[in-house]
Amino acid sequence: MTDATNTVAIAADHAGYTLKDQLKPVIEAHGLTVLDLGTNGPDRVDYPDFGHAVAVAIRTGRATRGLVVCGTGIGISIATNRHRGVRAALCHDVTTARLSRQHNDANVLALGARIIGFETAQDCLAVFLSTAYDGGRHGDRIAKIDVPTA
Ligand SMILES: O=C[C@H](O)[C@H](O)[C@H](O)COP(=O)(O)O
Repeated sequence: MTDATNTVAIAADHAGYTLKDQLKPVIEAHGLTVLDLGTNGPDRVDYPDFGHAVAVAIRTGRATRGLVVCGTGIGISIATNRHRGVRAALCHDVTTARLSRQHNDANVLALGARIIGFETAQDCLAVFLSTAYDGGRHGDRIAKIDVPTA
């Protein structure tokens, strides 16, 4: 049986699926399991469907981390962030990828395949997967992110 704590759910739209596939070895090199939720071809699809799929995988315990990719990373990160407890960080550089873990305890990395190249994407993902959350003063702030239900 797959260990959810070591599983990274990944998904992309048609603009991001090539980068998503190229990044699988980075996840596996960290000793983690890939849960690929598509898409897997160039046919046009809607990025919210794939952002939601990763968020649901995290919320239901099938994975603890995620990677989402679309053309800019914007649409799919917005959709992914609609889920309570899911914190998707759109990153274009290694520094923001590192800080998204240290300060924000981001559990999903969002990338824009039409914005950054493979080398930068690879570095962002490697840092995202290997950086721990700092805790401390950041905890109270993170607790305020999800809007309380009425
Ligand atoms: O935020 C949205 C993403 O960048 C999409 O990947 C993008 O809008 C897709 O555009 P198109 O349908 O022109 O390929």
